[in-house]
Amino acid sequence: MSQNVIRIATRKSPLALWQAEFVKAELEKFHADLTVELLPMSTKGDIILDTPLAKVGGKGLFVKELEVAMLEDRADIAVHSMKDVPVDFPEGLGLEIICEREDPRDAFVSNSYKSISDLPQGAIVGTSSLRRQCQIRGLRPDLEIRDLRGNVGTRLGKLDAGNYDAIILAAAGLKRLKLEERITSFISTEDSLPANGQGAVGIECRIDDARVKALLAPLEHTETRYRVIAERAMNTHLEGGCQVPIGAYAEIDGDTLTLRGLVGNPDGSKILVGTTVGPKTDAKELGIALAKDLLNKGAKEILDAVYIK
Ligand SMILES: NCc1[nH]cc(CCC(=O)O)c1CC(=O)O
Repeated sequence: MSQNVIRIATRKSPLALWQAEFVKAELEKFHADLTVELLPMSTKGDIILDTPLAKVGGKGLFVKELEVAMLEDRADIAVHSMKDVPVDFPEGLGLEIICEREDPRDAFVSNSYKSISDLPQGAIVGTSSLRRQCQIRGLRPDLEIRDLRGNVGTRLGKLDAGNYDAIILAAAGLKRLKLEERITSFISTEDSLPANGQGAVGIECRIDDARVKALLAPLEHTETRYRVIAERAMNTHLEGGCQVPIGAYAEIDGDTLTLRGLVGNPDGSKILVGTTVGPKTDAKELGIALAKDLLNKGAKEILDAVYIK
Protein backbone atom coordinates (compact mmCIF):
# COMPACT_ATOMS: atom_id res chain seq x y z
CA MET A 1 0.00 0.00 0.00
CA SER A 2 1.21 3.44 -0.79
CA GLN A 3 2.90 5.23 2.08
CA ASN A 4 0.26 7.88 2.70
CA VAL A 5 -3.06 6.04 2.42
CA ILE A 6 -5.05 4.21 5.11
CA ARG A 7 -8.13 2.20 4.09
CA ILE A 8 -10.86 1.73 6.71
CA ALA A 9 -13.15 -1.30 6.40
CA THR A 10 -16.51 -0.34 7.87
CA ARG A 11 -20.09 -1.52 8.16
CA LYS A 12 -22.64 0.62 6.37
CA SER A 13 -24.89 1.45 9.32
CA PRO A 14 -25.00 5.16 10.18
CA LEU A 15 -23.29 4.51 13.52
CA ALA A 16 -20.49 2.45 11.96
CA LEU A 17 -20.00 5.11 9.28
CA TRP A 18 -19.91 7.82 11.95
CA GLN A 19 -17.20 5.92 13.81
CA ALA A 20 -15.17 5.39 10.65
CA GLU A 21 -15.51 9.08 9.75
CA PHE A 22 -14.47 9.99 13.29
CA VAL A 23 -11.28 7.93 13.02
CA LYS A 24 -10.62 9.33 9.53
CA ALA A 25 -10.91 12.90 10.86
CA GLU A 26 -8.66 12.11 13.84
CA LEU A 27 -6.03 10.52 11.60
CA GLU A 28 -6.09 13.47 9.21
CA LYS A 29 -5.80 15.86 12.13
CA PHE A 30 -2.58 14.19 13.30
CA HIS A 31 -1.14 13.49 9.84
CA ALA A 32 -1.63 16.36 7.40
CA ASP A 33 -0.43 14.47 4.32
CA LEU A 34 -2.40 11.27 4.96
CA THR A 35 -5.31 10.18 2.76
CA VAL A 36 -7.95 8.07 4.51
CA GLU A 37 -10.41 6.03 2.44
CA LEU A 38 -13.57 4.28 3.62
CA LEU A 39 -14.44 0.80 2.36
CA PRO A 40 -18.08 0.19 3.38
CA MET A 41 -19.29 -3.44 3.46
CA SER A 42 -22.18 -5.57 4.72
CA THR A 43 -21.68 -8.14 7.47
CA LYS A 44 -23.71 -11.19 8.42
CA GLY A 45 -25.13 -9.29 11.40
CA ASP A 46 -26.46 -6.59 9.07
CA ILE A 47 -28.08 -9.12 6.76
CA ILE A 48 -29.88 -11.31 9.34
CA LEU A 49 -32.31 -8.71 10.58
CA ASP A 50 -35.46 -10.69 11.31
CA THR A 51 -34.16 -12.98 14.08
CA PRO A 52 -33.66 -11.84 17.67
CA LEU A 53 -29.94 -11.22 18.12
CA ALA A 54 -29.69 -13.53 21.12
CA LYS A 55 -30.82 -16.38 18.86
CA VAL A 56 -28.62 -15.58 15.87
CA GLY A 57 -25.65 -16.24 18.15
CA GLY A 58 -22.10 -16.53 16.94
CA LYS A 59 -19.46 -14.18 18.17
CA GLY A 60 -18.29 -11.51 15.82
CA LEU A 61 -21.39 -11.43 13.68
CA PHE A 62 -20.61 -7.85 12.79
CA VAL A 63 -16.86 -8.04 12.33
CA LYS A 64 -15.84 -11.11 10.31
CA GLU A 65 -16.11 -9.58 6.83
CA LEU A 66 -14.09 -6.58 7.98
CA GLU A 67 -11.35 -8.86 9.29
CA VAL A 68 -11.17 -10.83 6.06
CA ALA A 69 -10.73 -7.55 4.15
CA MET A 70 -7.73 -6.67 6.36
CA LEU A 71 -6.18 -10.12 6.08
CA GLU A 72 -6.54 -9.98 2.28
CA ASP A 73 -4.98 -6.49 2.27
CA ARG A 74 -8.07 -4.85 0.81
CA ALA A 75 -8.23 -2.66 3.92
CA ASP A 76 -5.78 -1.59 6.64
CA ILE A 77 -7.94 -0.98 9.70
CA ALA A 78 -11.44 -1.60 11.05
CA VAL A 79 -13.21 0.58 13.58
CA HIS A 80 -15.44 -1.15 16.13
CA SER A 81 -17.75 -0.36 19.01
CA MET A 82 -15.77 -2.06 21.77
CA LYS A 83 -18.87 -3.75 23.12
CA ASP A 84 -19.32 -5.64 19.85
CA VAL A 85 -15.69 -6.81 19.58
CA PRO A 86 -15.19 -10.51 20.28
CA VAL A 87 -12.58 -11.70 22.73
CA ASP A 88 -10.33 -13.45 20.24
CA PHE A 89 -8.86 -12.05 17.07
CA PRO A 90 -7.92 -14.01 13.96
CA GLU A 91 -4.22 -14.76 13.69
CA GLY A 92 -2.41 -11.71 12.34
CA LEU A 93 -4.94 -9.15 13.59
CA GLY A 94 -5.14 -7.32 16.90
CA LEU A 95 -6.88 -4.48 18.64
CA GLU A 96 -4.20 -1.84 18.49
CA ILE A 97 -5.99 1.27 19.70
CA ILE A 98 -8.77 2.18 22.11
CA CYS A 99 -10.06 5.74 21.69
CA GLU A 100 -11.49 7.98 24.39
CA ARG A 101 -14.84 6.80 25.71
CA GLU A 102 -18.12 8.60 25.01
CA ASP A 103 -21.02 8.48 27.49
CA PRO A 104 -21.23 4.83 28.67
CA ARG A 105 -24.81 4.99 29.97
CA ASP A 106 -27.99 3.49 28.62
CA ALA A 107 -30.64 5.97 27.57
CA PHE A 108 -34.40 5.87 28.10
CA VAL A 109 -36.32 7.07 25.04
CA SER A 110 -40.07 7.62 25.10
CA ASN A 111 -42.63 9.96 23.58
CA SER A 112 -44.94 9.71 26.61
CA TYR A 113 -43.03 8.92 29.80
CA LYS A 114 -40.07 10.51 31.57
CA SER A 115 -38.19 7.51 32.96
CA ILE A 116 -38.46 3.83 33.85
CA SER A 117 -40.11 4.69 37.16
CA ASP A 118 -42.65 6.89 35.36
CA LEU A 119 -43.91 4.01 33.17
CA PRO A 120 -47.40 2.70 33.96
CA GLN A 121 -47.96 -0.85 35.15
CA GLY A 122 -47.37 -3.40 32.37
CA ALA A 123 -45.90 -0.90 29.89
CA ILE A 124 -44.06 -2.26 26.85
CA VAL A 125 -40.32 -1.60 26.64
CA GLY A 126 -38.23 -2.38 23.56
CA THR A 127 -34.70 -3.78 23.76
CA SER A 128 -32.90 -6.79 22.33
CA SER A 129 -30.23 -6.73 24.99
CA LEU A 130 -30.59 -9.41 27.67
CA ARG A 131 -28.41 -7.23 29.90
CA ARG A 132 -30.84 -4.31 29.64
CA GLN A 133 -33.87 -6.60 29.90
CA CYS A 134 -32.55 -8.23 33.08
CA GLN A 135 -31.87 -4.94 34.83
CA ILE A 136 -35.12 -3.28 33.77
CA ARG A 137 -37.12 -6.29 34.94
CA GLY A 138 -35.09 -6.22 38.16
CA LEU A 139 -36.28 -2.66 38.76
CA ARG A 140 -39.79 -3.17 37.40
CA PRO A 141 -40.93 -6.80 37.16
CA ASP A 142 -44.32 -5.70 35.84
CA LEU A 143 -42.95 -4.31 32.57
CA GLU A 144 -43.23 -6.25 29.34
CA ILE A 145 -40.01 -6.46 27.33
CA ARG A 146 -40.32 -6.84 23.56
CA ASP A 147 -37.52 -7.50 21.10
CA LEU A 148 -36.21 -4.49 19.17
CA ARG A 149 -33.75 -4.93 16.33
CA GLY A 150 -32.24 -2.77 13.64
CA ASN A 151 -29.95 0.21 13.59
CA VAL A 152 -30.57 3.23 15.78
CA GLY A 153 -32.82 5.02 13.26
CA THR A 154 -34.94 1.91 12.72
CA ARG A 155 -35.40 1.46 16.46
CA LEU A 156 -36.52 5.06 16.94
CA GLY A 157 -38.93 4.60 14.02
CA LYS A 158 -40.51 1.58 15.72
CA LEU A 159 -40.99 3.61 18.91
CA ASP A 160 -42.56 6.46 16.95
CA ALA A 161 -44.88 3.99 15.18
CA GLY A 162 -46.36 3.20 18.59
CA ASN A 163 -45.06 -0.34 18.99
CA TYR A 164 -43.53 0.40 22.39
CA ASP A 165 -44.12 2.74 25.33
CA ALA A 166 -40.35 3.25 25.63
CA ILE A 167 -37.10 1.85 24.25
CA ILE A 168 -33.60 1.61 25.69
CA LEU A 169 -30.54 2.48 23.58
CA ALA A 170 -26.91 3.29 24.25
CA ALA A 171 -26.55 7.03 24.92
CA ALA A 172 -23.26 7.02 22.98
CA GLY A 173 -24.92 5.94 19.73
CA LEU A 174 -27.61 8.61 19.98
CA LYS A 175 -25.09 11.32 20.79
CA ARG A 176 -22.82 10.35 17.92
CA LEU A 177 -25.69 10.41 15.45
CA LYS A 178 -26.73 13.87 16.69
CA LEU A 179 -29.93 12.38 18.07
CA GLU A 180 -29.25 13.44 21.63
CA GLU A 181 -32.52 15.37 21.75
CA ARG A 182 -34.33 12.03 21.49
CA ILE A 183 -32.91 10.97 24.89
CA THR A 184 -35.75 11.39 27.39
CA SER A 185 -33.54 10.57 30.37
CA PHE A 186 -30.24 8.91 31.15
CA ILE A 187 -30.35 5.69 33.13
CA SER A 188 -27.72 5.78 35.88
CA THR A 189 -25.02 3.11 35.84
CA GLU A 190 -26.48 2.03 39.22
CA ASP A 191 -29.84 1.24 37.59
CA SER A 192 -28.37 -0.21 34.38
CA LEU A 193 -24.76 -1.31 34.48
CA PRO A 194 -23.39 -0.82 30.95
CA ALA A 195 -22.03 -3.58 28.72
CA ASN A 196 -18.28 -4.03 28.74
CA GLY A 197 -16.74 -1.48 26.41
CA GLN A 198 -19.97 0.47 25.89
CA GLY A 199 -19.31 3.91 24.44
CA ALA A 200 -15.70 3.16 23.49
CA VAL A 201 -14.40 2.80 19.94
CA GLY A 202 -11.49 0.48 19.13
CA ILE A 203 -9.28 0.11 16.08
CA GLU A 204 -8.16 -3.25 14.74
CA CYS A 205 -5.28 -3.72 12.30
CA ARG A 206 -2.66 -6.23 11.12
CA ILE A 207 -0.27 -6.71 14.03
CA ASP A 208 2.80 -6.71 11.79
CA ASP A 209 1.87 -3.46 10.03
CA ALA A 210 4.35 -1.03 11.65
CA ARG A 211 3.43 1.82 9.29
CA VAL A 212 -0.26 1.74 10.19
CA LYS A 213 0.43 1.21 13.90
CA ALA A 214 2.64 4.30 14.01
CA LEU A 215 -0.04 6.37 12.28
CA LEU A 216 -2.71 5.14 14.73
CA ALA A 217 -0.66 5.69 17.90
CA PRO A 218 -1.85 9.26 18.69
CA LEU A 219 -5.49 8.06 18.86
CA GLU A 220 -4.86 5.86 21.90
CA HIS A 221 -6.55 6.91 25.19
CA THR A 222 -4.78 5.20 28.09
CA GLU A 223 -7.46 5.65 30.74
CA THR A 224 -10.17 4.23 28.49
CA ARG A 225 -7.90 1.28 27.71
CA TYR A 226 -7.49 0.39 31.40
CA ARG A 227 -11.25 0.60 31.93
CA VAL A 228 -12.08 -1.50 28.90
CA ILE A 229 -9.37 -4.08 29.69
CA ALA A 230 -10.85 -4.61 33.17
CA GLU A 231 -14.40 -4.89 31.82
CA ARG A 232 -13.45 -7.27 29.02
CA ALA A 233 -11.33 -9.44 31.34
CA MET A 234 -14.34 -9.94 33.59
CA ASN A 235 -16.55 -10.83 30.65
CA THR A 236 -13.96 -13.18 29.14
CA HIS A 237 -13.41 -15.00 32.40
CA LEU A 238 -17.17 -15.51 32.69
CA GLU A 239 -17.08 -16.79 29.11
CA GLY A 240 -19.74 -14.28 28.22
CA GLY A 241 -20.45 -13.49 24.61
CA CYS A 242 -22.05 -10.18 23.73
CA GLN A 243 -25.60 -11.52 24.10
CA VAL A 244 -25.69 -12.47 27.75
CA PRO A 245 -27.06 -10.60 30.75
CA ILE A 246 -23.67 -9.40 31.95
CA GLY A 247 -22.79 -5.82 32.84
CA ALA A 248 -19.25 -4.59 33.51
CA TYR A 249 -18.27 -1.02 34.15
CA ALA A 250 -14.96 0.43 35.36
CA GLU A 251 -14.13 3.94 36.54
CA ILE A 252 -10.76 5.44 37.39
CA ASP A 253 -9.96 7.94 40.11
CA GLY A 254 -6.27 8.84 40.14
CA ASP A 255 -4.46 5.51 39.92
CA THR A 256 -7.33 3.50 41.38
CA LEU A 257 -9.70 1.51 39.25
CA THR A 258 -13.13 0.46 40.51
CA LEU A 259 -14.87 -2.25 38.54
CA ARG A 260 -18.49 -3.18 39.06
CA GLY A 261 -19.96 -6.33 37.58
CA LEU A 262 -23.41 -7.86 37.21
CA VAL A 263 -24.73 -11.22 36.09
CA GLY A 264 -28.43 -11.97 35.94
CA ASN A 265 -31.09 -13.95 34.20
CA PRO A 266 -33.25 -12.40 31.47
CA ASP A 267 -36.37 -11.98 33.60
CA GLY A 268 -34.42 -10.15 36.29
CA SER A 269 -35.47 -12.57 39.04
CA LYS A 270 -31.81 -13.37 39.79
CA ILE A 271 -29.18 -10.64 39.82
CA LEU A 272 -25.67 -10.95 41.23
CA VAL A 273 -23.44 -7.91 41.65
CA GLY A 274 -19.88 -7.38 42.82
CA THR A 275 -17.10 -4.79 42.93
CA THR A 276 -13.30 -4.90 42.84
CA VAL A 277 -10.93 -2.03 43.51
CA GLY A 278 -7.19 -1.82 42.83
CA PRO A 279 -4.40 -0.15 40.89
CA LYS A 280 -5.44 0.66 37.32
CA THR A 281 -2.29 -1.04 36.04
CA ASP A 282 -3.77 -4.33 37.34
CA ALA A 283 -6.86 -3.84 35.16
CA LYS A 284 -6.91 -7.36 33.76
CA GLU A 285 -6.32 -9.05 37.12
CA LEU A 286 -9.10 -6.94 38.68
CA GLY A 287 -11.48 -8.10 35.96
CA ILE A 288 -10.59 -11.74 36.50
CA ALA A 289 -10.88 -11.37 40.29
CA LEU A 290 -14.39 -9.94 39.95
CA ALA A 291 -15.40 -12.73 37.58
CA LYS A 292 -14.19 -15.30 40.13
CA ASP A 293 -16.12 -13.55 42.87
CA LEU A 294 -19.30 -13.65 40.76
CA LEU A 295 -18.72 -17.31 39.87
CA ASN A 296 -18.38 -18.09 43.59
CA LYS A 297 -21.72 -16.40 44.16
CA GLY A 298 -23.43 -18.60 41.55
CA ALA A 299 -22.91 -16.83 38.22
CA LYS A 300 -22.18 -20.06 36.37
CA GLU A 301 -25.56 -21.60 37.14
CA ILE A 302 -27.31 -18.43 35.98
CA LEU A 303 -25.33 -18.19 32.75
CA ASP A 304 -25.64 -21.91 31.95
CA ALA A 305 -29.40 -21.62 32.17
CA VAL A 306 -29.33 -18.66 29.76
CA TYR A 307 -27.14 -20.46 27.21
CA ILE A 308 -29.37 -23.54 27.11
CA LYS A 309 -32.42 -21.57 25.96
N1 LIG B 1 -25.38 -3.39 19.95
C1 LIG B 1 -25.24 -2.42 18.90
C2 LIG B 1 -24.46 -1.24 19.34
N2 LIG B 1 -23.12 -1.27 19.39
C3 LIG B 1 -22.68 -0.08 19.88
C4 LIG B 1 -23.78 0.72 20.14
C5 LIG B 1 -23.75 2.07 20.71
C6 LIG B 1 -22.46 2.78 20.85
C7 LIG B 1 -21.46 2.18 21.79
O1 LIG B 1 -21.80 1.50 22.78
O2 LIG B 1 -20.27 2.43 21.56
C8 LIG B 1 -24.93 0.01 19.77
C9 LIG B 1 -26.31 0.48 19.84
C10 LIG B 1 -27.01 0.28 21.15
O3 LIG B 1 -26.59 -0.56 21.96
O4 LIG B 1 -28.01 0.96 21.39
